[in-house]
Amino acid sequence: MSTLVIVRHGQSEGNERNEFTGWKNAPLTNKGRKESREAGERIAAIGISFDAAFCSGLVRSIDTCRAILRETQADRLELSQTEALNERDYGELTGMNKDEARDRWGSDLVQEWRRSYRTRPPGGESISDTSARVLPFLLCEVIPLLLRGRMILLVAHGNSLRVVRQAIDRLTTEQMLSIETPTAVPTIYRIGTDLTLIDKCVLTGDDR
Ligand SMILES: O=C(O)[C@H](O)COP(=O)(O)O
Repeated sequence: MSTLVIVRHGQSEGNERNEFTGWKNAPLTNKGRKESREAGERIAAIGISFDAAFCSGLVRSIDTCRAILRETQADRLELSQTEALNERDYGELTGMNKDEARDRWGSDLVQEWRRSYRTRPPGGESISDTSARVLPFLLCEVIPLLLRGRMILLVAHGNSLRVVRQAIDRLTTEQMLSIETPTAVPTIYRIGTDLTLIDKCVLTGDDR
């Protein structure tokens, strides 16, 4: 049996300002750093010790991953950073306040850009584009470790994790588009070496 722990990064300055963050390299806020540490504490409390750790190339993901590895006594583990796990690129919306975007283009069009599968925001990626880079990464880098019974940490972003969760939870596209992953709340998947999902639990803190 293998273990895959997926975590969305802790709160970033972009999240705090309700901005489209995408590929903007927004750092964690103090709250984001605290909830990342607490996520690591909860993972450590159930005795998980990681064999591999993956994160995106964005600092909010890297720093969340490092905080979790510190709390689980795995801070010497080499981080595998990959742009394949980066948040979807929001193009011209990057850095724009979401309410301002709704005022400018209308709520319906902004929602279409945020939560449709194939529609791209101006100059950005669709969720389908994001899937086209996340899935090959999962197949080439993560699945081989799951087949060998490893304990894996994967820290990424709200939209790139949609693709990961669709693959692991076998979600339809509609289900995948509807999930919202809170910041720094670990989901623990126990997976058989035949890749069947054995069980899943979400480590929410008492106050979340
Ligand atoms: O990149 C961002 O702004 C967020 O992480 C995801 O934003 P969304 O939930 O509006 O897609």
